[in-house]
Amino acid sequence: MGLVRYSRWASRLKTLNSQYKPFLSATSSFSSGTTAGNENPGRPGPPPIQVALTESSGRGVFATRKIENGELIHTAKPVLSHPSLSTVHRVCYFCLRKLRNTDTSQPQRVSFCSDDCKKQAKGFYDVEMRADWSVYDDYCRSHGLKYPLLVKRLACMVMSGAAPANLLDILQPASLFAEMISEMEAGFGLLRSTFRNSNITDEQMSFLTKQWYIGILARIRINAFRIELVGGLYDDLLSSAAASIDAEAAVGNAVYILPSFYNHDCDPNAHIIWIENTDARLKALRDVDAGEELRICYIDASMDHDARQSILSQGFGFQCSCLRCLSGD
Ligand SMILES: C[S@@+](CC[C@H](N)C(=O)[O-])C[C@H]1O[C@@H](n2cnc3c(N)ncnc32)[C@H](O)[C@@H]1O
Repeated sequence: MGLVRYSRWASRLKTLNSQYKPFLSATSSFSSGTTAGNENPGRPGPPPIQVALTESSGRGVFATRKIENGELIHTAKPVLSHPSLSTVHRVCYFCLRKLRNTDTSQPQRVSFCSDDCKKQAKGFYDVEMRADWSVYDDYCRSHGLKYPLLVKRLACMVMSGAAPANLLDILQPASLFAEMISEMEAGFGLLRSTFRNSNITDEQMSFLTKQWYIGILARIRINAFRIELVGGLYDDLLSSAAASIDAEAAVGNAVYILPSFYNHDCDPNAHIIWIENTDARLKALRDVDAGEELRICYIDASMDHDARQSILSQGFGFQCSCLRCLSGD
């Protein structure tokens, strides 16, 4: 496949980086999984990948050299994350690491696993603490919605100057149906009224338009990752086994920039995993040749053909035509 370098992507990322260096260097960096061939082993080299246009799936991620089965391709930190409402008092409010000791005397308070997470959370937490989120959280809980929590966090980050309002513009937005938009409008109204009731001024909220809110949700919808930790506390082994039966294994959701460019395949050659917090690892599932596209599986690959097609079409808006789907498996 002839690769077209996606230079618009690269220059956009460069602009974001130079405009917003402190934020990007703190929370959105990626690093190579290997130092092989790197003249300075103290500093990881760039990951062995490039983002380029595919023939039929928009942008995708391609190997720039042979990558071996099991190799760590790169790591990534989220630009945005939020715990699930059901786990919010059991995980770090910043990195979603499971907490060893939860403060049962103050069940309403959120906690951080370290001073570093507490410091990084200042980018949203100082603004968030000024408002009463009970109505907004109830709206999310009663409608089974998780993504408005990510929008709320991004809005707080923008207000405190920790992120630009266009942080997610680089990501592909989902196509939305009319009924999705009207549900989003309800969330938008609640978010604005929550901020207004906490004396946030119209000037501070100037970016928070209906169009912004819907645009962010449209991007989060197809780019957010559901975070399931595979490591963590030894004591959690049994509870996570029980949780996966209850479909409660996720500790939250997060948005990354580079991992969002990976396209889907029902028989993927790469996967993304989280060991103990939102730090993501992209790993090869088999040997990958230089120039080959790296694809991850967005869904549970054990589902049958029709179930996979239906989820991908309703959730992500595309018909999967990977080799596995074409073979009818
Ligand atoms: C997370 S984004 C992946 C990056 C995206 N291609 C881009 O240009 O930003 C997911 C979107 O990519 C496209 N996509 C991903 N995998 C695909 C596939 N197997 N077939 C067709 N389109 C795919 C769909 O438009 C999907 O909604």
